[in-house]
Amino acid sequence: MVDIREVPEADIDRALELAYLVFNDRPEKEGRERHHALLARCGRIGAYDGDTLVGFMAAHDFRLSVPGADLPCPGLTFVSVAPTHRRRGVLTALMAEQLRRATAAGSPLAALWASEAAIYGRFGYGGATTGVTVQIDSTRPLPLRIAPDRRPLRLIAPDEAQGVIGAFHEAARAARAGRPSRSPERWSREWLAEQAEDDEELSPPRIIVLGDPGEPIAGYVLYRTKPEDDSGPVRTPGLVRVEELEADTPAVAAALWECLAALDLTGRVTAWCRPADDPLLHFAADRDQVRVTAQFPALWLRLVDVRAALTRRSWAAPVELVLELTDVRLPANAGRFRLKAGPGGAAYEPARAAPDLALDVRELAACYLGGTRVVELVAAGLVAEHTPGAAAELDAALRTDLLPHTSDEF
Ligand SMILES: CC(=O)SCCNC(=O)CCNC(=O)[C@H](O)C(C)(C)COP(=O)(O)OP(=O)(O)OC[C@H]1O[C@@H](n2cnc3c(N)ncnc32)[C@H](O)[C@@H]1OP(=O)(O)O
Repeated sequence: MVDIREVPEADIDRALELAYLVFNDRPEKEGRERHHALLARCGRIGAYDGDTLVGFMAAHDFRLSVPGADLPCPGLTFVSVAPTHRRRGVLTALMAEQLRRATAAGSPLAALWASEAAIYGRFGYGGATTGVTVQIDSTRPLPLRIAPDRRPLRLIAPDEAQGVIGAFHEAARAARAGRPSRSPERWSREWLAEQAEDDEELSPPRIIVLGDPGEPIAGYVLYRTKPEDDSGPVRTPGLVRVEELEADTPAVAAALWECLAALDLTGRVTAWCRPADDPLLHFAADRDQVRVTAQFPALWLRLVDVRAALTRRSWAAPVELVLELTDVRLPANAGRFRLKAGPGGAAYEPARAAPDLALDVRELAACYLGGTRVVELVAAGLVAEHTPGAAAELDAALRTDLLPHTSDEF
């Protein structure tokens, strides 16, 4: 029988050993120190078999941008169960404790990035944002259907970058739902770290901003490069890996993409997680040159307190519906509720009337940020529509101008 309890700071190294074991990882000293410092700042839950740590989960103290608000949202990470204790309910017990803590702390949401998409639905998590991988063949110029912004481009040193792009990133976070807050530590230890965590061949981060001197910037790109490899039988051209690109206008985005595609001694640009509505996919003149090579659920979201989550976001259109909600992990969310929402605010109260829609909390989580349409889940047989048109009505109210998106993997 395992005991679920707080992992004291003195056990962080044991938690890391367990994580490296299950993730088949062996970081260098610097990486270990970075992980140690990260876990010291996180909430930590352990599963102990006697004195042995056999399960672990950490939670960042994040806020998440949702339509019209920024809500507390623990970000789960380092979820690890020892190979000797698999499939005996250890993760299930850690998740129950995490949900208990999030409820006690008044966090309406919780979020994570999944190592495998099959794991977290059973705990009420739904894929709430979509990422697409974009590959540009940059062995030739990038033709565009719009005129790029011709204001100057400027390189920024990584140690100055947070001061220059931090506020821009924060504004972009508010404009698109689904983005976790980024602490100064995460900026410096992850996004602006000299060494990319997943690939030691990549260059330090390069940051290019666009804007007139003395004026606020109008956009930025953060990227890393890898030199061409001609050691094998097939020459691999130099790579530009885009970590983040944010722009005020399509013309600014066009200038930044054009600049990336024109970097000397490189022949491919890869952006591993862009929004599905990235303007590049429309203004690129040759979509054979700019390809979407993958699409995946990125941020998984849990509505911990459904009422708080629904009443604290903004709504695009009026809606009044009775929802029949199931939630086996958090029964306080289950039951029949009337949602009455609109641009003026929202109410969500217990109801007796027949339901218009019946769904599980994981489906509501998938739709909450406006990234998945309820009508699609009706078509997939996952949501029951008892009143014709109810799903479309809820979609119109949940809708956001920009699709929710984040590439902030944690
Ligand atoms: C947010 C993050 O950190 S993502 C990282 C997740 N961690 C990893 O991938 C590291 C390697 N894997 C592990 O450490 C473990 O196998 C874990 C954490 C994925 C699962 O831990 P376990 O203690 O074995 O899970 P537990 O026994 O509670 O299983 C709960 C249910 O999930 C299912 N499940 C567990 N892992 C998986 C999986 N990888 N794929 C599909 N289903 C799974 C179980 O079959 C079980 O199903 P049931 O409720 O129908 O019986």
